Amino acid sequence: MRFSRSLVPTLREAPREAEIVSHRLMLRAGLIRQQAAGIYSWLPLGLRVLRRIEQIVREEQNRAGATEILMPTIQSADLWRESGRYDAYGKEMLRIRDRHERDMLFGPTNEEMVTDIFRTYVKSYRDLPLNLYHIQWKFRDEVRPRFGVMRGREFLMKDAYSFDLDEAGARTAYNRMFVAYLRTFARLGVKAIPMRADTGPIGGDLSHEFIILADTGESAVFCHRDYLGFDIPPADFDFQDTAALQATVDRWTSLYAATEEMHEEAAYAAVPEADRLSARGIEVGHIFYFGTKYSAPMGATVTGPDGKEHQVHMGSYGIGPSRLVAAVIEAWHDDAGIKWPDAVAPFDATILNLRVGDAATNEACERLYRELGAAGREVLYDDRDERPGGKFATADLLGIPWQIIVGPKSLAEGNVELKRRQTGERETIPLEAVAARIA
Ligand SMILES: Nc1ncnc2c1ncn2[C@@H]1O[C@H](COS(=O)(=O)NC(=O)[C@@H](N)CS)[C@@H](O)[C@H]1O
Repeated sequence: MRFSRSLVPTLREAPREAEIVSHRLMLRAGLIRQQAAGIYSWLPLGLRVLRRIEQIVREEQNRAGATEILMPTIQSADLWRESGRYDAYGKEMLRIRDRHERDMLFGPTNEEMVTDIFRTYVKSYRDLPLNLYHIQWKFRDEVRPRFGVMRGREFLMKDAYSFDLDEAGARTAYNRMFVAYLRTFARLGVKAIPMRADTGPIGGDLSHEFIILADTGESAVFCHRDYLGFDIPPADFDFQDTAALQATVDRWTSLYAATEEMHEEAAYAAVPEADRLSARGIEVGHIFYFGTKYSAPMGATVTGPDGKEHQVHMGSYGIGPSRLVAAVIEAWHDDAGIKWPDAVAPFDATILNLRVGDAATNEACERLYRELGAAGREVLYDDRDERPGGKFATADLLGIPWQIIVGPKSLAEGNVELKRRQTGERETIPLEAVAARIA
C-alpha cells in the first residue's frame, strides 16, 4: 500500500477523551474513527489488524473441529421469547421494530438463533458432537462504553456453540475450546490465563474467562505466577484424545487463578507469597457450559442410542477480535508507539524513502516494493514528500515489525538500513538481501 494514495490519518497528539494507552495509540495511528458512543469505523490499518486476528481465531477454531457459519446481526424477538431471555436481557438489548411492527433486535449473542438452526436439522445422536461458530458483529447498549474498542457497543465477536448428547460429551467440547483458546491467544502474541468466572446472563455453572494481564485491565485478577511459564499445546495436538484434552485443562486449572468476582482470599493465601500475582486483566475470551438451558425451552433434542429423545447439552465460547486489537496494543507498545507482534501487524514491512524525488532512491524503493509484493509480503511504502524525522516517528508509531530505510548515502554503496521495531536493532545490508532477511 502506498502511503500517499491511502488513508493513514495519524495524529501528533491523542484526543483528551482517550484514557488508556491503546485507545490513545489507535487514534494517533489512524486505526479507527468514532462514529457514535461505542461505535467505530475501522480505517485501513486497523481493519488489516482486525482481519489478521480474525483469521488466526478462525484457524484455531477449525483445528479444534468447529464448523463456521454466519448468522445475521438482526434477530427476531420470537426466538428470545422462547428461551425467556427477551425480557430478562434488559437495557443492553437494542430493540427494533420493522415496518410490519414486528419485534426485532440487534443480536448481543446468538444462543437462541444457533439452537434454532440446530433443532431444524439435527435429530440423531449420530450427528453429534457438533460445534458451530461464526465471527459476527454484536450490539450491546453498554451504559458506559469506554476505552475505545475495548468496551464498545457494536463489536466483533467469535461465538461458538457446542452440542452433545450428555454432560460428559459437553465437557469434552468445553475442553476442546479451552485448548483452542490457549493456542489462539499465544499465536496472537499475548499471554492469556484461564480463570474461573461468573456465568452472568449467558447462564450455566461452568465458565472460564481468558485474561490478558495489563495495567489498564478493567478487572482485578489473582493467580499463581507459574501460569506465565506454562507451555502452549502444539499445532499437532490431538483434539480427539479426550485424555490429553482433560490433562491439559487440569494442568491449566491446577493452580490458583480467579477474577475478582470469584476470588477467595483464603485459597489465595495458600499460594506461597512469592508466587502470588495480582494484576489488572483484560477479558479477551469467555467460555461457558450451560447444559440444557436453551435446548429444554426450545425443544432441541436428538434420538439417543436408547431410542429415547434427549435434550442436547450445550456450551458457548466467545472471543472478542475487536477488543483484541486494543488488548494486543496494551501488551505491545512503548513511548514511540505500537510494537505489533509479527502475526497481527497490518504490514510485514514499511519502506521509508528518505529522499522522494531522488531518482536512485525512488527506483530502489519501487523495486523493493515490487519484489517484496511478489514474494507475498504486505508492505506499506512511505512515499510521502516528508522529512526523514517525520517518517521515522510515523513508522515507530504505526509499529510495523520491519522498517526498510532507503537513504541516498547507503544506497550509493548498494545498501539499505533495516530496523526491527520490537527490539530497535538496526543493520545495514545490501538491497538484494532484504527480501530474504525479512522472510
Ligand atoms: N462491549 C464489548 N466490547 C468489545 N468486546 C466485547 C464486549 N463484550 C464482550 N466482548 C468480547 O466478547 C467475548 C464474549 O462475550 S461474552 O459475553 O463473554 N460471551 C458471550 O457472549 C457468549 N455468547 C459466548 S459465545 C468477551 O470475552 C470479550 O472478549
